[in-house]
Amino acid sequence: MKITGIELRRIAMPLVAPFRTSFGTETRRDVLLLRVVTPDAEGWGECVAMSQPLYSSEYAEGAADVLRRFLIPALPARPGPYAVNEALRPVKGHRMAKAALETAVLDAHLRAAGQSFADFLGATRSRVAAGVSVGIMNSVPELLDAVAGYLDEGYVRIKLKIQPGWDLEPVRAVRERFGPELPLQVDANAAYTLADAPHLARLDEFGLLLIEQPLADDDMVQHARLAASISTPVCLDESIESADHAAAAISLGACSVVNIKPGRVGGYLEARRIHDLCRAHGVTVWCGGMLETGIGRAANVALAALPGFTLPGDTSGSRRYYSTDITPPFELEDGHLTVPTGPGIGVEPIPSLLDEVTVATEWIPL
Ligand SMILES: CC(=O)N[C@@H](Cc1ccc2ccccc2c1)C(=O)O
Ligand SMILES: [Mg+2]
Repeated sequence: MKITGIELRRIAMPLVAPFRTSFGTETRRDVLLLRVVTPDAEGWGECVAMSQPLYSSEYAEGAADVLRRFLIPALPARPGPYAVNEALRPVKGHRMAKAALETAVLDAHLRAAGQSFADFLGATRSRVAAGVSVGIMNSVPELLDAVAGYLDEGYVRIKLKIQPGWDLEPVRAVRERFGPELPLQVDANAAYTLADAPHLARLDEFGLLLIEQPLADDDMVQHARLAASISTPVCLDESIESADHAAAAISLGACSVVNIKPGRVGGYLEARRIHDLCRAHGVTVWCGGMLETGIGRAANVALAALPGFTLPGDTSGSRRYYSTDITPPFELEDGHLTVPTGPGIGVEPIPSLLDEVTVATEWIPL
């Protein structure tokens, strides 16, 4: 499939409410979208990098630059879906940029072939359970109101962002208000150190599903030490950037759960490799989120329908983040999102809505 050219598009999406984590507060999502144009079909890919390198080292402008200078020029003229990763291998890192390019090429290929992402990846379900990530709030009452609202919407799992000074009290309050049965987990985004182990062990009384990335974003050894000293299962997010990382984490005992984010690991093919590896080792996986628009959300929902994704993911409805998504919105139905069945990712941006949020476009002919 010959690529005619690739469009880099920057869009700015206001968030319905500020989203606060241990690394900062976001009020708007600056997204880099890729559109791969071929004679047979167009494919879309969403780069999940934030506008600033706060979650990981990548950021949207940097991703656009590495795509423009190195990744797009490295593509063969007629790249098959499995050829992209190989062609980009000489470039070190930049996994979110690589993921966006691989996904857009894959989407074009699948649309031309009339095959859905879900079918291509090996999904076994037609809908996936939706969890929700709840930010750090100004007060416990405000947090409880937000959690009540999400439960009213039907979310089947609550994840609370935590950091030193906002951890035991909010978790205890949620447990006391919503009961011991509520599927509940926490995400520290690397806010703690091993010295906090005794403090983190105090979360054990709350019966959490997991504690996500409590320690440094590039660590496995200290997470293994922590995992041996607390009973709450440790889940890694930022630390796992490839199947090799997942294998190392499992062999070190650094985690018993993995949050799989296709953008973080370089694409959906690597994400499936991590799923397969974890499944072989009895390690639970779930699909994480990076506040994707409907473009990235569609592909994530297809991935989350693979058999090893046995915990609800951060595959929330569009309205969790955006009042108006650039695609037809993903809406919760009985706490689940329906897996798109159309060719490719199965959704397209609505041109008028896309234009409204577009900040810049750049056409790169091949
Ligand atoms: C849903 C969730 O908690 N996602 C990330 C953190 C995160 C938080 C805020 C973000 C803002 C802009 C772009 C990406 C972002 C990712 C996580 O699991 O660690
Ligand atoms: Mg996380």
